[in-house]
Amino acid sequence: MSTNNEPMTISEKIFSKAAGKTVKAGEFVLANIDRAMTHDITGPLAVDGFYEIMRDKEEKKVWDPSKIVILFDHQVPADSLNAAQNHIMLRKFAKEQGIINYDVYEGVCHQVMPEKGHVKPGDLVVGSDSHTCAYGSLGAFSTGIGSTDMAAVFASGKLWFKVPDTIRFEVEGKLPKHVYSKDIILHLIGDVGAEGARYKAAEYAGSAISSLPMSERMTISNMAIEMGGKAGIIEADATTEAYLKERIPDYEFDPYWKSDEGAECELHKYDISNLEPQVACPHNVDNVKPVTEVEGTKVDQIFVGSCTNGRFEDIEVVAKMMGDEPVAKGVRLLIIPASRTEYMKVLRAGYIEQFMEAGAMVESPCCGPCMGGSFGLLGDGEVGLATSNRNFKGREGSPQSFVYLSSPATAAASALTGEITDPRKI
Ligand SMILES: CC(C)[C@@](O)(CC(=O)O)C(=O)O
Ligand code: SF4
Repeated sequence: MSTNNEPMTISEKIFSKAAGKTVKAGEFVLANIDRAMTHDITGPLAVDGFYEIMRDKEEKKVWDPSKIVILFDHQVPADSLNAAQNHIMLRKFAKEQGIINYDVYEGVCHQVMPEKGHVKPGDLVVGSDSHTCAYGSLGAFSTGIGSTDMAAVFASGKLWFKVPDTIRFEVEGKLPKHVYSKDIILHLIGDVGAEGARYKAAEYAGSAISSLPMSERMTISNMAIEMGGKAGIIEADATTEAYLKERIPDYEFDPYWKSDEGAECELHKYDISNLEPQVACPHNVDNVKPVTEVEGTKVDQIFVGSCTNGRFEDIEVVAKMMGDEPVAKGVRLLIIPASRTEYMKVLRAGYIEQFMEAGAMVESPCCGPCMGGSFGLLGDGEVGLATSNRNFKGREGSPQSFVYLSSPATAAASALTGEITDPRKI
């Protein structure tokens, strides 16, 4: 509750802490940042901007190196001379400043940040990547910012915000077999549209959300930006506490970090008890259809991975659905665990051997084909099915290619048949 006893949203509470005074949605604040993240694509510009800001200063030091994390994940191992140069520059900056730096082998930023314990409920986190909203799965207000804003954060540890309104999705019901959290978030995005939550803090709540394991929650928060959301918050509970106790020594759960009863929000209610597997169709993430409307579409390449669905649990769904069946003739199946930690779990479970026997390709942790800037690209006229979060024209390669988005289960079923397939039929 605020000082005048008005109910507050979790976003208003987090920004009140960060601003050092009670603030409400709609107010502009200069907020103290708890954690800042940058990576190999957007980091170099942020570093250049930082030195520009500091050009007249004797001491060119970041505000607090212990609160900044630099990762290499979009173009790893360096896939061009430019990427190699960027990595050299960022390694040098991190070393000089004493900043935490996960190098080319650790994995995708939005998997590594939570798994290494760099985020907790009530934090205000910024990352120079639009999917930084993913850490809302841990009850933080976490959002993507530009490289120049990141330069300002490096220099001052502060950033201005307009405290966002809240759009709350209350999702009830039990997920049917072969239907996952990716199907929930695709359904919500299809319902409200890619602009539906524009500049709002999305909250995801209800029995269908609270019953999800952390890996499935991360998928939902990761895609808040795909409905225009400034954040994608799932309030911390026992699941969050268990996840964080393994990663943050002396972590203590604080029930304060949730929206008060009656806090102002735009409310949307759903029951997903009869939800079908969903597919986002070219060329927009909100062009969502039930899989039954697109099944039979021939696919050339299937990508299982990314910060959206590249965790061990996602890859295990694929392994269990495929069993010892081969990848369909003429189809490329590319599997990329989202981090070294997740890769090791997949390896120890024996799934790498299973996938190699099936004729799939397994790569070291990275973004891979997700943003079409590295490897595994689609050529003219090719159709890709991916477990990632974006399918804009040309996203995974040729502007003449087509990208569909789905859950790992739909991806696995389609890898077996060579066409988009309803996982409930396997
Ligand atoms: C940096 C970019 C490639 C990104 O990772 C995130 C972004 O748009 O900021 C993406 O998935 O599009
Ligand atoms: S995996 Fe894809 S969505 Fe996630 S950070 Fe990398 S490029 Fe962006």
